[in-house]
Amino acid sequence: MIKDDFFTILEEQLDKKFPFVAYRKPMEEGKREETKALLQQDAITHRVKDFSESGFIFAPFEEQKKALIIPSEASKEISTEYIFEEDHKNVKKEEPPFPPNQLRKLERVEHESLVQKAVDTIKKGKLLKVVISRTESVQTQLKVIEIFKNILKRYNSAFVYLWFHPETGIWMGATPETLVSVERNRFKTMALAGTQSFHQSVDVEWEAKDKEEQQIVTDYIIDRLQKSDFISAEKLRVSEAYTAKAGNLLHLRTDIEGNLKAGVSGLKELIGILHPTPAVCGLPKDNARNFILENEGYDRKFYSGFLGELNLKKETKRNSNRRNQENQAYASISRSTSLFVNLRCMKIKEGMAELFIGGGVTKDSNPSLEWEETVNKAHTMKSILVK
Ligand SMILES: C=C(O[C@H]1C=CC=C(C(=O)O)[C@@H]1O)C(=O)O
Repeated sequence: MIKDDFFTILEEQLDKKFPFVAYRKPMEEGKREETKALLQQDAITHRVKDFSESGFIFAPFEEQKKALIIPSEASKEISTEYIFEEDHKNVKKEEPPFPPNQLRKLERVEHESLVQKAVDTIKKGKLLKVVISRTESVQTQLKVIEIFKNILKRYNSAFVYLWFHPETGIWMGATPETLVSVERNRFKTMALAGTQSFHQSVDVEWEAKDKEEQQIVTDYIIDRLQKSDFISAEKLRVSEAYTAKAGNLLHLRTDIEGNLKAGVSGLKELIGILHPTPAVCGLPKDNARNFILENEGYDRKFYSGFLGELNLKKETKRNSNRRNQENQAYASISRSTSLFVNLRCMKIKEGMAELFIGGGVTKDSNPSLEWEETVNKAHTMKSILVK
């Protein structure tokens, strides 16, 4: 489909107030990915019951029963190729005309004191790590579709999306974190931690505390997976930790892959183990989640929830030289799932964008550096809100 038509259809869908999602998967190693959209043909609300459904899901941080789905069978699919701008020199380097961050004095004091409370709790031995987040509201002159085009142009290695549902309003984001992807009986996930700014190169040094934190996250995920009884006895395949780019930021990442036992769906169980990840919640998971719910002082809603394709039909054609109609018989249909953690996201309403930003706190965290990190992340996100 021609890209102008694609975006016009999204605008029409938004006017009709029918649920839809437009998204592009991360473009790994020069691989091109199409931008797809799933357009629900009415305004009915569908919820996920047991993860056996097929469609695109949008789940909050808390209360899985509130997870929404745009079911494949109630929607139309369209796609286009929207080019990522390799060299977007036009991106404004200076802070856009939003209130300068120095004015956010009260937010700063509040955020730093919460980080300090988290550090104190960690030192008492109740937690190893907890992710503390906040919101920031900024104005934007751009229309929703223009903001989405900016995201598509500037983030090639992220999962980028625009979601609308009458129950949630408009959400948009560019996330670097996979929750889990499953194809046939094979699943992939990742351990993500540590943040630094990107300056020309991904060849950077990491501080010992970042490496240590990321290793703890990797070990935790491996341990939880190995203890589960729906994973095949073969060993998990675990990569070295490496630096991954996400917009103007860098993170430390380890890829983890394994197989599900034959005949087991395993998806619900995998999600139960992995969500919320240590990158958005902390360790041990339940203590960290309780600390967040008791202290953060706002509702995260869909920030640090998860979203993506659930059990979508995928047709794989077998390699065959036969050129007759029988070839069709060699096409096999499988189901594939690609879920991402809803990070670096915003909720948009009437010219205002509410940004959601957080960072991992450990025993060595410095409250003022943690504040700076959220300012840095917010700054990267704001760059898509201006022309
Ligand atoms: C929680 C966020 O980032 C997570 C993902 C990668 C690195 C993180 C960090 O360095 O703290 C965070 O855990 C966020 O951006 O809102």
